[in-house]
Amino acid sequence: MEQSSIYDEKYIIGEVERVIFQSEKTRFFVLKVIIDETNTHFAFDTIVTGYFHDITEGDTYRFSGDIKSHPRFGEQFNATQFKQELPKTNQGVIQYLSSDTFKGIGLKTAEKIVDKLGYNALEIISDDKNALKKVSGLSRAKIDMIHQTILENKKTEEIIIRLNELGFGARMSAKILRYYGDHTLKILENSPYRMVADIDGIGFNTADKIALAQGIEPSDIGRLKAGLLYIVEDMTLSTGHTFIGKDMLGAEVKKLLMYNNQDQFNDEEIDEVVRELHEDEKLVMFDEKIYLPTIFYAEHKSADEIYRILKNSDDDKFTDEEVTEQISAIEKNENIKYNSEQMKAIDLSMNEKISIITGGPGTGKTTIVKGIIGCYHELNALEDIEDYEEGEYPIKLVAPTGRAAKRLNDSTGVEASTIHRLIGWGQDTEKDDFIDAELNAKLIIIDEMSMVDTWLFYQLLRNVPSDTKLVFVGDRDQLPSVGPGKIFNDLIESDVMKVTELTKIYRQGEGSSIIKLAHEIKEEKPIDIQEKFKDRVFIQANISQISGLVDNIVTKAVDKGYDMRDIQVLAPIYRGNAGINKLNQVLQEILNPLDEDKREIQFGDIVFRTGDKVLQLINRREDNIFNGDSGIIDEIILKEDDDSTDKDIIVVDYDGKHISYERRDLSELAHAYCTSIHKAQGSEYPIVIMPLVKSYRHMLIKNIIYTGITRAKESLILCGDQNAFYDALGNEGITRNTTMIQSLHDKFNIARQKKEVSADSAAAASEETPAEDGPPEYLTEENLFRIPAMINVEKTPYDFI
Ligand SMILES: Nc1ncnc2c1ncn2[C@@H]1O[C@H](COP(=O)(O)OP(=O)(O)OP(=O)(O)O)[C@@H](O)[C@H]1O
Repeated sequence: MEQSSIYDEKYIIGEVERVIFQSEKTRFFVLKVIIDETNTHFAFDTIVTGYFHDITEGDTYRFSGDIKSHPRFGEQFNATQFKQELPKTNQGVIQYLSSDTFKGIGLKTAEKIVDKLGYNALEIISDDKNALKKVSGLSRAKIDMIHQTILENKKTEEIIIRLNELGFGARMSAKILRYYGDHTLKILENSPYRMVADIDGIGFNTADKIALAQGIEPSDIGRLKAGLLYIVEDMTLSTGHTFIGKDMLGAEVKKLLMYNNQDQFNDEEIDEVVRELHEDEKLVMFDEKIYLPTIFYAEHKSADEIYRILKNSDDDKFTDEEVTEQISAIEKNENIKYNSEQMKAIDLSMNEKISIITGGPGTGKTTIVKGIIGCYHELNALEDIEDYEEGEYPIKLVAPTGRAAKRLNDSTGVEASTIHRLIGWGQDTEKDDFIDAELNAKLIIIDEMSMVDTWLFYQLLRNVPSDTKLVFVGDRDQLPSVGPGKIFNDLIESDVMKVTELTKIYRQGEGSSIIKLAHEIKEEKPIDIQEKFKDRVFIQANISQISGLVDNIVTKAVDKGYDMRDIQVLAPIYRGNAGINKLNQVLQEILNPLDEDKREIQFGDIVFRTGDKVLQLINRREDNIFNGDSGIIDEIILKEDDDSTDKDIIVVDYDGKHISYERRDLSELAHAYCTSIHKAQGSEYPIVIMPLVKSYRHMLIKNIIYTGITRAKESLILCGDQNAFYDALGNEGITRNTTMIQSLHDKFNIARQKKEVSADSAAAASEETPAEDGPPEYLTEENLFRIPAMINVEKTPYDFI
């Protein structure tokens, strides 16, 4: 870590006359400072900018840093460090004591204090508060307050200096100090690993460096605890498993915490600490599996919720004749003849509390969703959709991404939203809130189910009213969700709810060889990828030729009138000559070349330009913009040539919704000319260009290729090494380890037993819940040290982190 000293730089000592700007969130300040002393050429006053945990107008500070030249405001002082400077003259001390720092002390009292104690008053009081007794008219409370304030300020300074010594920059120091306040030094010394959980931007490795630098032993148990938590979280997020086997965790933590090539912990110590973390509800250990509590909770509670919904009697049942009659009416209306699988899917959606429809591209999922809406609408004699107030229509359509929701909306004509939006995971929701929505829904159709992760699934289910029907729709062969779990496949395989698999392909009949290819991949049929079709082609190229080739293809497409919205390049990795970063640079020059009307802003290696197609990389719930959403840069406002702002701002247009980004938010954005296949899930494009080269190696996985090619609506251009393509088809990738199916089976076995026990009292059975019968077998003391109170107690999933 970079070490920096507070004394070896340019400095300015002066009184902050005015706080011109301050960001509550980042602690970035712009200050007008009247200079007392400096080793710069500034003479009377200047603007000082920087990240400070707190600044009080009227107080004097020592700022160190450097001079920078601002295009519009000229020279300013950019402070990287600061400390409060205690005044050294009578006048200075009077001013300080009567400033906002000392609440309730006016000019008169301040003068009296300095009269009695002199310009050294602050040091005198700091050493001995009784010195203030010499000043007439000061109450006990005021004496205590003045003394306390002086001590606190001194302490803050010490903390800042220590944080700087440990290599934290001004911005991070301000963040840490703001979070821990007076306890900062104690925490740094005794439990630096806490910072990993508490402070955004501090990872295990930083905390570990600090801990070791502070003299914490490499074999300290606190280090083991932090290492274990880090590995479980990191592996859950990076692999998508919902748990980690105990042995694997042990091996990984030993590797992580090795010091001087030596293991620091043995198996017994690791077991003991895992047990402790379990007791403390930081991790859950069950059956030799270790979980993040939120995931364990979400998996198990989801099974409870499914049970709740399924066991609730369905008042909304229709006879076979009613459903068949309705389906026939729709067939007539839509001029379509559903096949038997499709009929079954619609029928189950009408009469099952929860049903599942899975099918590859072109098998009629969207067609069926329309059929389900029509059928349910008519069978329930709903009013015309226009006659409902906003949000009152009892059929709700949702998808995990904004893009997928929009497609669903466009193809059905019924308003569709993201799941987040439906359950109110937006605006002010913090990531650890437990969402409670009152859903006014009788039928919820969830599309693109393969993208729903374990957390989102539980948050959705817990808000589904017991008398609501659910239809999960998706393609089980697509990539699993970005977040942990493989919910859609687990639901299908659990056998707990009815599933329809659509196998008949319709779009193929319309001449699409792309869909044919997708199904050949899925069914593991022999494929000649070199075979040419009017809508797809494979161009042989080596890795160094890829960017030139993509350049050629896209240039030609642009000449033919396609634009950046129509063409999507998909690649599995970021780095390298055929990686996403390189391809984005090439594509930006073709699809959005610089001209005099466009502005640019540089952020790291990336140049964002007006008109660029960009991708949002993290969820921005407050704006209803989510990871994977793409938009176009509508405007770039640079502070140096626009008087209306003191920040550089990028405005991105997401299908009509305009979102502003300041420079500090730009790490949330990337170019979207070329994206990863994961990010493209849930979207479709007229033209997809997909390079496939051996250097993608570990990402050459069957479901990645399958998901990538099924994004193409009109043309698919594969380029690269055909062996890379075939290798990928032979690689199923890592199957995610989850316990969702087991949770469902446990729950439903109990349900079955219960039915047997109370066979003669069906009504009574339906009132009971399995929990009242005692915990399932795996939740008994024998199998578990102690199940955290999470199983039957309403807590937020994040309470356990
Ligand atoms: N029973 C049917 N008879 C005739 N055409 C059908 C039938 N079912 C679906 N189709 C047609 O097949 C095409 C693909 O259907 P649809 O878009 O519903 O499939 P999908 O599974 O949603 O595809 P994707 O996942 O690619 O969006 C559409 O043109 C649709 O009209």
